[in-house]
Amino acid sequence: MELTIDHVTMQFKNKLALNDVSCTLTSGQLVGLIGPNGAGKSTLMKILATLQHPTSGSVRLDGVDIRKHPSTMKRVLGYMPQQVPIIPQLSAVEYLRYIAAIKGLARIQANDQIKALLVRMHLADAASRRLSDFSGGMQQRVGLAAALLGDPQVIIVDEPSAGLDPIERIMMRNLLSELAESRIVLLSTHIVSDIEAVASWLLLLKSGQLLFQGSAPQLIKAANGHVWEYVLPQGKHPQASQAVSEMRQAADGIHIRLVAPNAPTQTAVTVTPTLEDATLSALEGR
Ligand SMILES: Nc1ncnc2c1ncn2[C@@H]1O[C@H](COP(=O)(O)OP(=O)(O)OP(=O)(O)O)[C@@H](O)[C@H]1O
Repeated sequence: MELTIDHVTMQFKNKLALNDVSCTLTSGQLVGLIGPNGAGKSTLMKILATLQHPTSGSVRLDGVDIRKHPSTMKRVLGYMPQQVPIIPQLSAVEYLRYIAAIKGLARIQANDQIKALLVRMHLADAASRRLSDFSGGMQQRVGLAAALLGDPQVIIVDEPSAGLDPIERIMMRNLLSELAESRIVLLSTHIVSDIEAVASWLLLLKSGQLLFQGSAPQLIKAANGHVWEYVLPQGKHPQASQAVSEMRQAADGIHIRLVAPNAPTQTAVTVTPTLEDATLSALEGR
């Protein structure tokens, strides 16, 4: 499958949420959509999920315009919004049956899938408990199970690791990585380390603009020579305007790591960029 985002712009009253965004996603890719708060990630995802229409531009799934033919997308879509719309008085299994019915799954098929997904999400023991008693991370996992009902071929998940503990986050990203082997998986986050290990393709948004699309090594390569480390004597602080990616207290002073086009001090040495440094470098234009 191929999902083509073609010159998509989204203008809310006085806010340009997406500015002429174009890219193509294909099956077999886990695409990480990264960017700071307000970058336009959720807006782009809602447009792909046919919940919002762009002001201009189009989105095509295998050549079919999803605005003109939303059912083309809805038939194959698993979408998990940032706020999972749970129904607190239902148990996990009741909720998933309800979502399966909305998706038009046959009862036997639905029951089999629900059972497997609850095991996969480490929720089998909590299947009969009311969602109102679930922790944030458990509700998030129910939301992902709901999105995956019907075996969707296009999986769009908005900040899936919000509220998850470290073990759950690893479980979630391993699952999405596995699903991406034969599907389109788009996952948004502002936590770069969440996708570093799994994303084969990155989209970097800032203020509605697609600053970068490519692989993690390409983004890292672009930051080569722009990441510095130096030691500040105790009691001194880096300037607020500097793009500092790390500060670590040590016996000899504060170890500063920052992105900048040129050496910030005479003692600074260049170091190999991480994906987090490279993202900061692209976002700050340094
Ligand atoms: N319905 C709306 N009406 C007006 N402005 C909106 C609407 N939806 C989003 N925006 C604005 O568009 C911009 C992009 O918002 P969006 O929610 O897409 O960002 P995001 O990257 O998902 O942010 P976050 O990481 O905080 O969820 C923001 O400035 C937001 O306030």
